[in-house]
Amino acid sequence: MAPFSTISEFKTLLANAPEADDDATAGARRRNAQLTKPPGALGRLEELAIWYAGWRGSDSPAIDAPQIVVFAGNHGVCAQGVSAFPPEVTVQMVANFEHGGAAINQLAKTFGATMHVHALELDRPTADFTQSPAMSEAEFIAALRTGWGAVNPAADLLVPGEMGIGNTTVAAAVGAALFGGIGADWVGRGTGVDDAGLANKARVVDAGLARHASREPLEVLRCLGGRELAAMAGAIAAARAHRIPVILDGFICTAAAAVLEKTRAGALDHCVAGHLSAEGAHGRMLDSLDKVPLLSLGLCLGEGSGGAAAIGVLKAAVACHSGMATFAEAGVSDG
Ligand SMILES: O=C(O)c1ccc[n+]([C@@H]2O[C@H](COP(=O)([O-])O)[C@@H](O)[C@H]2O)c1
Ligand SMILES: Cc1cc2nc[nH]c2cc1C
Repeated sequence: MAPFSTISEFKTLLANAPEADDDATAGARRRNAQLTKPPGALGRLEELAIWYAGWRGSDSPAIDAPQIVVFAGNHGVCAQGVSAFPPEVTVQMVANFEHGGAAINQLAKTFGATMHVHALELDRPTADFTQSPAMSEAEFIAALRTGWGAVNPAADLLVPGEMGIGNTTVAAAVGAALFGGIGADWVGRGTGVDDAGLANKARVVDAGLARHASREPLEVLRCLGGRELAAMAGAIAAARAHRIPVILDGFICTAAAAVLEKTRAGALDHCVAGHLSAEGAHGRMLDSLDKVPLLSLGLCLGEGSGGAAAIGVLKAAVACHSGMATFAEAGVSDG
């Protein structure tokens, strides 16, 4: 399914990834200037619609087939006591997703998106990154390939989500390795650890940073990341290959995405940040990626929930852009 079976082939795909269609972008910009509103009156919705139009290659696109994919993984680093919840919650929540009982199921329904969950070897957690690399190269490639293969080429919007007890520690380690700083700069409360838990998370991240010297981004993801992060990275790369725009979710999703941007500048040009997570370091990570979140609702759930909530904003932008009358069509005098 996935057109790569080595890291170097994956890097080649990133290097050769398609760009937005300049003609469609220019056409959408011209159309936007003719719509029945004062110039700029739809604010950021206007830029969003033009961005979306460029990636879809149409000056008046529609969003008819949004896809949400939730990847679930378990983490050896949970042995270090980094979460307020036990690791078995990951598989329990996968069952909840499959039965339609989670927040993301309701958001998918609300915004007319399909939702699938991919559980990634939950009974075989990654290795504890304070002791050894989280994944072997084969495990890492398998997770990247699962993510790539999960994307429906016929989708017109992708929201990657995740579920994985312990993965805020993992994302903090990836963030620190990619962007610099120490554990304390990148850890947050996750599912609700107390002050001692927060200090422990910082210590665990520092131990991971000390053990794994490589700062090569894909090596950072293999050694300090997790299967669901690798799968999200694979899915975001696949979306780019299919010219499917992506709405990023919170801290963990953004950490996975950041690996791609650090591997190849511009790799996230087809992505918009759905929201600002309550996880403290998310804002800094988004700033480093030059991404301004669409929403800021204090969410720290994961599952793709913040990205899914932002589907409504993007749908609104595209509906206005493609559905509004022009001044000429409506017989309204322009300024
Ligand atoms: O997306 C976020 O920004 C986010 C922030 C805090 C927690 N989470 C979710 O909570 C879980 C990880 O929290 P923790 O405390 O176990 O590291 C994982 O399943 C994530 O989906 C997600
Ligand atoms: C209950 C629960 C639901 C979640 N969804 C995403 N991460 C989660 C973590 C917990 C603990």
